[in-house]
Amino acid sequence: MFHLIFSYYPNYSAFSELRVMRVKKICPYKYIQTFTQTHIQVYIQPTTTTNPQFLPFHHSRIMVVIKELSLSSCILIPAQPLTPKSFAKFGYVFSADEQIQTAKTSNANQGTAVKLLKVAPVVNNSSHAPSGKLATANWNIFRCTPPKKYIVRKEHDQQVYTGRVLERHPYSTQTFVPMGRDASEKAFVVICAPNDPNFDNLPLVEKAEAFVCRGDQSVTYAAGTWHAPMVAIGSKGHLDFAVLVHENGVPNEDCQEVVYSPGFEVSFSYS
Ligand SMILES: NC(=O)N[C@@H](O)C(=O)O
Repeated sequence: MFHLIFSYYPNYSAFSELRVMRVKKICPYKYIQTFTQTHIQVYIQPTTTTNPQFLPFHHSRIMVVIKELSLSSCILIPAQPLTPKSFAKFGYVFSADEQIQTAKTSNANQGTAVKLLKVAPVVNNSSHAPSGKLATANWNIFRCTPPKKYIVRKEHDQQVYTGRVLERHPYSTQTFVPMGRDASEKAFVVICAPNDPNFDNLPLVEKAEAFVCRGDQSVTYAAGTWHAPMVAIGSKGHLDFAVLVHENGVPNEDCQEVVYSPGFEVSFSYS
Protein backbone atom coordinates (compact mmCIF):
# COMPACT_ATOMS: atom_id res chain seq x y z
CA MET A 1 0.00 0.00 0.00
CA PHE A 2 1.48 3.30 -0.96
CA HIS A 3 0.97 6.71 0.49
CA LEU A 4 0.86 9.72 -1.77
CA ILE A 5 2.87 12.27 0.17
CA PHE A 6 3.46 14.97 -2.31
CA SER A 7 1.74 15.33 -5.55
CA TYR A 8 2.65 17.50 -8.44
CA TYR A 9 1.52 16.85 -11.95
CA PRO A 10 4.13 16.03 -14.57
CA ASN A 11 4.68 18.32 -17.42
CA TYR A 12 7.27 16.27 -19.15
CA SER A 13 8.08 12.63 -19.79
CA ALA A 14 10.61 12.33 -17.01
CA PHE A 15 7.70 11.65 -14.74
CA SER A 16 7.31 8.33 -16.48
CA GLU A 17 10.77 7.43 -15.19
CA LEU A 18 9.72 8.15 -11.66
CA ARG A 19 10.18 5.07 -9.58
CA VAL A 20 8.10 4.44 -6.53
CA MET A 21 10.65 4.90 -3.85
CA ARG A 22 11.08 3.18 -0.53
CA VAL A 23 11.44 5.68 2.21
CA LYS A 24 14.67 5.25 4.03
CA LYS A 25 15.85 8.06 6.21
CA ILE A 26 16.46 10.33 3.32
CA CYS A 27 14.12 13.16 2.88
CA PRO A 28 11.97 12.55 -0.21
CA TYR A 29 12.08 16.31 -0.61
CA LYS A 30 15.59 15.93 -2.00
CA TYR A 31 14.08 13.64 -4.58
CA ILE A 32 11.58 16.27 -5.56
CA GLN A 33 14.39 18.78 -5.97
CA THR A 34 15.95 16.67 -8.69
CA PHE A 35 13.09 17.82 -10.86
CA THR A 36 12.88 21.31 -12.23
CA GLN A 37 9.80 23.39 -11.42
CA THR A 38 7.37 20.92 -12.80
CA HIS A 39 4.87 18.69 -11.15
CA ILE A 40 5.59 15.18 -10.07
CA GLN A 41 4.16 12.64 -7.72
CA VAL A 42 6.25 11.06 -5.04
CA TYR A 43 4.92 7.98 -3.38
CA ILE A 44 6.35 6.12 -0.46
CA GLN A 45 6.04 2.52 0.55
CA PRO A 46 5.95 2.60 4.34
CA THR A 47 8.25 0.01 5.74
CA THR A 48 8.31 -1.31 9.25
CA THR A 49 11.27 0.96 9.89
CA THR A 50 9.58 4.04 8.48
CA ASN A 51 9.03 6.36 11.33
CA PRO A 52 6.36 8.95 10.52
CA GLN A 53 8.51 11.64 12.08
CA PHE A 54 10.97 11.17 9.23
CA LEU A 55 8.30 11.79 6.67
CA PRO A 56 8.57 15.41 5.68
CA PHE A 57 5.05 15.50 4.32
CA HIS A 58 2.51 13.95 6.62
CA HIS A 59 -0.32 14.41 4.23
CA SER A 60 -0.76 14.53 0.52
CA ARG A 61 -0.55 17.95 -1.06
CA ILE A 62 -2.09 18.17 -4.47
CA MET A 63 -1.17 21.10 -6.67
CA VAL A 64 -3.60 21.13 -9.56
CA VAL A 65 -2.12 22.13 -12.90
CA ILE A 66 -5.01 23.48 -14.93
CA LYS A 67 -2.93 24.41 -17.98
CA GLU A 68 0.51 23.83 -19.46
CA LEU A 69 1.47 26.59 -21.87
CA SER A 70 4.38 27.08 -24.24
CA LEU A 71 5.87 30.55 -24.52
CA SER A 72 6.84 31.42 -28.09
CA SER A 73 9.43 33.95 -26.89
CA CYS A 74 11.37 34.68 -23.76
CA ILE A 75 9.52 36.98 -21.39
CA LEU A 76 11.83 39.17 -19.30
CA ILE A 77 10.20 41.03 -16.45
CA PRO A 78 12.31 43.77 -14.81
CA ALA A 79 11.48 43.82 -11.10
CA GLN A 80 10.45 47.09 -9.50
CA PRO A 81 10.43 48.08 -5.84
CA LEU A 82 7.35 46.91 -3.97
CA THR A 83 5.12 49.70 -2.71
CA PRO A 84 1.41 49.74 -1.84
CA LYS A 85 0.83 51.80 -4.97
CA SER A 86 2.94 49.73 -7.39
CA PHE A 87 1.31 46.51 -6.16
CA ALA A 88 -2.27 47.82 -5.96
CA LYS A 89 -3.51 46.02 -9.11
CA PHE A 90 -2.54 42.67 -7.61
CA GLY A 91 -3.21 43.09 -3.94
CA TYR A 92 -1.99 44.87 -0.86
CA VAL A 93 1.25 45.64 0.89
CA PHE A 94 1.55 46.32 4.54
CA SER A 95 4.65 47.85 5.97
CA ALA A 96 4.37 49.99 9.08
CA ASP A 97 6.99 52.50 8.02
CA GLU A 98 5.15 53.17 4.77
CA GLN A 99 1.63 53.15 6.10
CA ILE A 100 1.96 54.87 9.42
CA GLN A 101 1.61 58.15 7.51
CA THR A 102 -1.41 57.08 5.44
CA ALA A 103 -3.40 54.42 7.30
CA LYS A 104 -6.20 55.19 9.73
CA THR A 105 -4.70 54.74 13.19
CA SER A 106 -5.70 54.58 16.83
CA ASN A 107 -3.91 54.23 20.12
CA ALA A 108 -3.57 50.77 21.63
CA ASN A 109 -1.86 48.90 24.43
CA GLN A 110 -2.55 51.64 26.98
CA GLY A 111 -0.95 54.24 24.73
CA THR A 112 2.24 52.29 24.08
CA ALA A 113 1.26 51.28 20.53
CA VAL A 114 -0.08 52.90 17.40
CA LYS A 115 -2.63 50.61 15.76
CA LEU A 116 -2.81 50.86 11.97
CA LEU A 117 -6.32 49.81 11.08
CA LYS A 118 -7.34 47.34 8.38
CA VAL A 119 -4.20 47.62 6.31
CA ALA A 120 -5.16 44.65 4.11
CA PRO A 121 -8.34 42.61 3.58
CA VAL A 122 -8.80 38.97 4.54
CA VAL A 123 -11.15 37.42 1.97
CA ASN A 124 -12.84 34.01 2.13
CA ASN A 125 -15.08 33.39 -0.89
CA SER A 126 -15.20 29.63 -0.40
CA SER A 127 -18.99 29.77 -0.16
CA HIS A 128 -18.87 30.31 -3.93
CA ALA A 129 -16.67 27.28 -4.51
CA PRO A 130 -18.26 24.47 -6.59
CA SER A 131 -17.75 21.93 -3.83
CA GLY A 132 -19.59 24.13 -1.36
CA LYS A 133 -17.00 23.06 1.20
CA LEU A 134 -16.27 26.05 3.40
CA ALA A 135 -12.65 26.93 3.94
CA THR A 136 -11.02 27.66 7.25
CA ALA A 137 -8.58 30.48 7.85
CA ASN A 138 -5.18 28.88 8.24
CA TRP A 139 -1.95 30.31 9.46
CA ASN A 140 0.82 28.31 7.81
CA ILE A 141 4.56 28.92 7.94
CA PHE A 142 6.58 28.81 4.73
CA ARG A 143 10.28 28.25 5.28
CA CYS A 144 11.51 29.44 1.86
CA THR A 145 14.96 28.62 0.56
CA PRO A 146 16.30 30.87 -2.24
CA PRO A 147 15.91 28.89 -5.49
CA LYS A 148 19.58 29.34 -6.33
CA LYS A 149 19.28 26.78 -9.17
CA TYR A 150 17.03 29.20 -11.01
CA ILE A 151 18.85 32.45 -10.33
CA VAL A 152 21.73 33.37 -12.63
CA ARG A 153 24.06 36.32 -11.90
CA LYS A 154 24.59 38.51 -14.94
CA GLU A 155 26.88 41.52 -15.42
CA HIS A 156 26.58 44.61 -13.24
CA ASP A 157 25.08 42.62 -10.33
CA GLN A 158 21.94 41.88 -12.34
CA GLN A 159 20.28 38.64 -11.24
CA VAL A 160 17.87 36.73 -13.44
CA TYR A 161 15.37 34.32 -11.94
CA THR A 162 13.59 31.86 -14.23
CA GLY A 163 10.14 30.88 -13.08
CA ARG A 164 7.78 28.37 -14.64
CA VAL A 165 4.70 28.42 -12.47
CA LEU A 166 1.95 30.91 -11.82
CA GLU A 167 -0.80 29.98 -9.41
CA ARG A 168 -3.91 31.39 -7.84
CA HIS A 169 -6.11 30.76 -4.85
CA PRO A 170 -9.49 31.32 -6.46
CA TYR A 171 -11.44 31.90 -3.28
CA SER A 172 -9.01 33.36 -0.82
CA THR A 173 -6.55 36.13 -0.24
CA GLN A 174 -3.09 34.91 0.71
CA THR A 175 -0.84 37.02 2.90
CA PHE A 176 2.88 36.47 3.35
CA VAL A 177 4.45 38.11 6.40
CA PRO A 178 8.24 37.77 6.47
CA MET A 179 9.68 36.98 9.87
CA GLY A 180 13.05 37.94 11.20
CA ARG A 181 14.29 40.11 8.38
CA ASP A 182 15.49 43.69 8.39
CA ALA A 183 13.82 46.61 6.59
CA SER A 184 17.13 47.29 4.86
CA GLU A 185 17.23 43.91 3.15
CA LYS A 186 15.98 42.97 -0.29
CA ALA A 187 14.53 39.71 0.98
CA PHE A 188 12.11 38.28 -1.60
CA VAL A 189 10.65 38.74 -5.07
CA VAL A 190 7.00 38.42 -5.94
CA ILE A 191 5.70 38.00 -9.48
CA CYS A 192 2.10 38.60 -10.51
CA ALA A 193 0.11 38.62 -13.72
CA PRO A 194 -3.31 39.99 -14.58
CA ASN A 195 -6.08 37.75 -15.86
CA ASP A 196 -6.44 37.38 -19.60
CA PRO A 197 -10.15 37.94 -20.26
CA ASN A 198 -9.68 36.52 -23.75
CA PHE A 199 -8.18 33.29 -22.46
CA ASP A 200 -10.37 31.84 -19.71
CA ASN A 201 -8.94 34.36 -17.24
CA LEU A 202 -5.66 32.47 -17.28
CA PRO A 203 -2.60 34.64 -16.66
CA LEU A 204 -1.75 37.33 -19.19
CA VAL A 205 1.91 36.49 -18.64
CA GLU A 206 3.06 39.08 -21.18
CA LYS A 207 1.79 41.70 -18.71
CA ALA A 208 3.32 40.07 -15.65
CA GLU A 209 5.07 42.34 -13.15
CA ALA A 210 7.72 41.57 -10.56
CA PHE A 211 8.52 43.30 -7.31
CA VAL A 212 11.58 43.29 -5.06
CA CYS A 213 10.41 43.28 -1.46
CA ARG A 214 12.14 44.43 1.70
CA GLY A 215 12.34 42.39 4.85
CA ASP A 216 9.68 44.56 6.56
CA GLN A 217 7.08 44.36 3.81
CA SER A 218 4.19 41.90 3.69
CA VAL A 219 2.20 41.11 0.58
CA THR A 220 -1.42 40.07 0.27
CA TYR A 221 -2.42 38.52 -3.04
CA ALA A 222 -6.04 39.39 -3.77
CA ALA A 223 -8.28 36.34 -4.14
CA GLY A 224 -7.75 34.77 -7.55
CA THR A 225 -4.65 36.84 -8.36
CA TRP A 226 -2.10 34.95 -10.43
CA HIS A 227 1.28 34.89 -8.73
CA ALA A 228 4.46 32.86 -8.72
CA PRO A 229 5.38 30.68 -5.76
CA MET A 230 7.36 32.76 -3.29
CA VAL A 231 10.96 33.55 -4.29
CA ALA A 232 13.27 34.22 -1.35
CA ILE A 233 16.50 35.96 -2.40
CA GLY A 234 19.76 36.91 -0.80
CA SER A 235 22.47 34.95 0.91
CA LYS A 236 21.01 34.58 4.38
CA GLY A 237 19.64 31.09 3.87
CA HIS A 238 15.96 30.40 4.43
CA LEU A 239 13.35 33.09 4.92
CA ASP A 240 10.35 32.26 7.07
CA PHE A 241 6.92 33.66 6.32
CA ALA A 242 3.76 33.50 8.34
CA VAL A 243 1.10 32.90 5.70
CA LEU A 244 -2.61 33.47 6.13
CA VAL A 245 -4.91 31.78 3.61
CA HIS A 246 -8.32 30.09 3.57
CA GLU A 247 -8.21 26.43 2.55
CA ASN A 248 -11.03 23.90 2.25
CA GLY A 249 -8.84 20.94 1.31
CA VAL A 250 -10.32 20.64 -2.17
CA PRO A 251 -7.16 20.80 -4.32
CA ASN A 252 -8.66 22.52 -7.34
CA GLU A 253 -10.27 25.11 -5.14
CA ASP A 254 -7.29 25.77 -2.90
CA CYS A 255 -4.62 26.27 -5.53
CA GLN A 256 -4.66 26.20 -9.32
CA GLU A 257 -1.44 26.34 -11.30
CA VAL A 258 -0.34 27.13 -14.83
CA VAL A 259 3.05 25.80 -15.95
CA TYR A 260 5.10 27.47 -18.69
CA SER A 261 7.74 26.04 -20.98
CA PRO A 262 10.13 27.69 -21.27
CA GLY A 263 9.85 29.78 -18.18
CA PHE A 264 9.55 33.53 -17.79
CA GLU A 265 12.54 35.53 -16.54
CA VAL A 266 12.65 38.17 -13.84
CA SER A 267 15.62 40.51 -13.53
CA PHE A 268 16.49 42.17 -10.25
CA SER A 269 19.54 43.43 -8.40
CA TYR A 270 20.63 43.60 -4.81
CA SER A 271 22.09 47.08 -5.09
N1 LIG B 1 2.93 26.24 -4.73
C1 LIG B 1 2.53 26.45 -3.44
O1 LIG B 1 2.96 25.78 -2.52
N2 LIG B 1 1.66 27.43 -3.24
C2 LIG B 1 1.24 27.82 -1.92
O2 LIG B 1 0.78 29.14 -1.99
C3 LIG B 1 0.18 26.92 -1.39
O3 LIG B 1 0.20 26.62 -0.20
O4 LIG B 1 -0.70 26.61 -2.18
